[in-house]
Amino acid sequence: MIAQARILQVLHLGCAVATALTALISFLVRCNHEIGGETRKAQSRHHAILRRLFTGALICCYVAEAIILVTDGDGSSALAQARQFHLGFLTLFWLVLGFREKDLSYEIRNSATTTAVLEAPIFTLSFLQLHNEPSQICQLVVQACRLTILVSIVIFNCWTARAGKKLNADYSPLLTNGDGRTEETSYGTAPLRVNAEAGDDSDSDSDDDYLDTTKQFRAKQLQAAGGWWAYFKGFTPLLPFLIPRNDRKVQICLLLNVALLMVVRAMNILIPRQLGLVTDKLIGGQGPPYRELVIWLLLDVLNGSSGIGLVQSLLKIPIEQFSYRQITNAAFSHVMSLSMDFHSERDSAEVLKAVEQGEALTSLLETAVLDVSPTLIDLLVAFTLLYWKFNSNLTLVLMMSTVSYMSLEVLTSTWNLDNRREYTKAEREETRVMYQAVQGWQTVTYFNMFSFERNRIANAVEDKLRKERKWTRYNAFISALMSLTMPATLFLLAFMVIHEISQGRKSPGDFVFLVQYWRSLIYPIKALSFKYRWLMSDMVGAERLLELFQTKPSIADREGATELETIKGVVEFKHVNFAYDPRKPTLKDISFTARPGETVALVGETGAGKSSITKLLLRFYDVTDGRIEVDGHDVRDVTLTSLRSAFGVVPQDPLLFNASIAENLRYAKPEATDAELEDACRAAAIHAKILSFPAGYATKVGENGVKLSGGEVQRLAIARVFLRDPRILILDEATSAVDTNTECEIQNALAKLRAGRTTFVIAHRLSTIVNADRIIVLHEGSIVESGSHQELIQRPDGRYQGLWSKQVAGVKTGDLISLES
Ligand SMILES: Nc1ncnc2c1ncn2[C@@H]1O[C@H](COP(=O)(O)OP(=O)(O)OP(=O)(O)O)[C@@H](O)[C@H]1O
Repeated sequence: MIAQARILQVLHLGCAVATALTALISFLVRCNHEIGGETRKAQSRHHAILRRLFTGALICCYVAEAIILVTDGDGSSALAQARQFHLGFLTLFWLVLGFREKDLSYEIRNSATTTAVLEAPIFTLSFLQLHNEPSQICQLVVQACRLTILVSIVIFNCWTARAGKKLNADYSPLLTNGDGRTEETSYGTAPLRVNAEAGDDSDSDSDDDYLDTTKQFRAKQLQAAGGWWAYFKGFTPLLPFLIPRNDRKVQICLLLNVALLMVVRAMNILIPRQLGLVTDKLIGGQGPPYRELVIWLLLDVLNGSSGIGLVQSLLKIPIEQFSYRQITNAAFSHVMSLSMDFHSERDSAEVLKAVEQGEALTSLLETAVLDVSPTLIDLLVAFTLLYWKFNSNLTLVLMMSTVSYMSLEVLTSTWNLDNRREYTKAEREETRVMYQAVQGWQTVTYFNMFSFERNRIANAVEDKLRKERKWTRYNAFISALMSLTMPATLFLLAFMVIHEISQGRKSPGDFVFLVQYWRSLIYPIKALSFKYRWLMSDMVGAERLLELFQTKPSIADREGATELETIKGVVEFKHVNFAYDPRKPTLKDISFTARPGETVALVGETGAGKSSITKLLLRFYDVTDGRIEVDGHDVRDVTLTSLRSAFGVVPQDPLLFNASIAENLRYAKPEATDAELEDACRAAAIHAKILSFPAGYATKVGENGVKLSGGEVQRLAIARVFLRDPRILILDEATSAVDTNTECEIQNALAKLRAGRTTFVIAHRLSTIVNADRIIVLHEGSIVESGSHQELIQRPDGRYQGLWSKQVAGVKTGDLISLES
């Protein structure tokens, strides 16, 4: 019997709390649907009247049972108190929820379901305890009616929701496809690609576009997949970097930290209890409570930053570092794995800043495991303790204030999210402007644009500060608003305990306990709301990183791609068509074969498509149509690594790292010996020059090789290719920056290097390719002529012949164009 009464008591309390929580969660979910662009459906008058009728009937049932309870006379037992709480709370609850103008059918349906589920066992247990007393029979009848009404409310709201959905489907928005799905199927996937396909040539890499795109993504995502839950779920790709699945050390630190959290929880109760004991002993005149005071001191010190707090801080270090390491390494690898279309569209400074901003998420694991879950436990303990030590009214006050505090926090944080997003964007812009100016220092100097750049940076800094101020100011107001609720709650609780003491039901020690315990009680509530606010900010910061993670490389290894083993070097283009933009073809029906050891020169006016052919060879892009084969393997069927290691490239503008000459050379072959480096440099006609530098091979080349001349940079790039010793060479204007003598030396060296290797040469100066086995002349993306130098210059009115004549004429008129002797 006592057990049944206990269960009933728990059910009564649980029913009220669970209903309130369900309503709160449903409200938040709905709220965020609205932020995501979904509006609450207008409710018909007919439905609104019915809804109010149902609610009215339900409230009548609660009031009726409350009257029965009061007339019954047994108001002091724990069960009666729990019933009072249940009935009082739910009457208020349904009054607030059921008569609002706003359509709250979603919240009502969910809350009614929870209430019905918990009231059903209350009814069953009450029925089992039936003694044929009139009050009991009345109570059961009322409870049965209430259950019926609750079930009707659920059914009614389900039906109205379905009717609403049908209406929505009939008027599906333009954003959605016929089947109701939005056009973007996944959050953050290559928006540029979508735009390109849609024929939209807007410059999507601008930050304004980003902000709009992110907002649109968020809105569509929220609309398509179910509110903030979908938004949070969108971050799941980042979870593997935050969860230490295989890291034993981090797992152990996490476990120990959780265990210590439990100890702290126990301490949070023991310390105020100890102070309560001290007070009671003092008031009770049982002598000075020195022993109790010393125990309190020990407990307090043990619980503070010099005890458990210190161990916790030390244990947190590996946890924080784990996430940072994971996210940073993964973001770097991912960005580096993205294809050329991504890198040519995006600003590198902005991408780096996005990675940096995303690192804020590294505290997610710590926040979730070590902050949020323990504070939830703290709250549950607090509710139980207050109920056990005082009474249900105190618990109710605490619950209500927690719920209001958290609801307020969630809503106010949401208001500030866009400000945070603006601030994050301004931060990236500031980095971008600064990076551009520093990187382009030479250009800035040539044009004497220092004051222009200073203004630009000053504007970017000011803009960032303005947005930061707005966000921080809002945050301060939110905190102020939140802080108001807490003293009010303490006042109410203290008021109620004092009342209990004045009635002789509680001792002054209980008051001391409450005041002391308040510290430990307020902390989890405040921490929870604070963490929530920062978590939301961190997630906004990480949106761009998430977008990066979700951008898949457009060029990647196909499943089952094979390794390109040792190759002979046959390269074949078969009816290749290619376009960077579908509206403008770049290469049209390109077909040719380069046999091992052959040198194929690509010639044509600027923009004809020469470099594009080499980019396709290296698979920076995939052909739109046709195929490219290396030794009979389609380049799309072999791994990117093995394909690219078959090539050696001397680009138009070689990039050197700000390191020594030797280090730059070893980039091509890390294990190369000094002798190998020297051989390669001799072959590239740069060895003697390097030895003439004071530091020789240890000379630092400066950023992008600014401390070297153009010809030296180019010869170092050639030396790197010698070191790499590839089967296929791509020389893009490889000798454009050298004088005639050096050019001759390089040409001789290249002739040696070319032996037995397939070589593609792109040259504007035709003198450098007169010995090529085949010259392919391109015009507007098509091959217009092909043959040897001799064959081509003999074609009257041929395009090559025309180019050749112009260059020869250029030399005759004193132009700097050089011809091979
Ligand atoms: N990443 C890109 N995105 C869009 N269009 C591009 C891109 N790269 C090149 N193009 C365009 O493709 C065409 C061919 O360019 P490509 O660089 O292949 O010409 P090229 O013959 O090598 O010219 P140059 O001799 O001046 O280097 C040009 O019209 C160019 O504007």
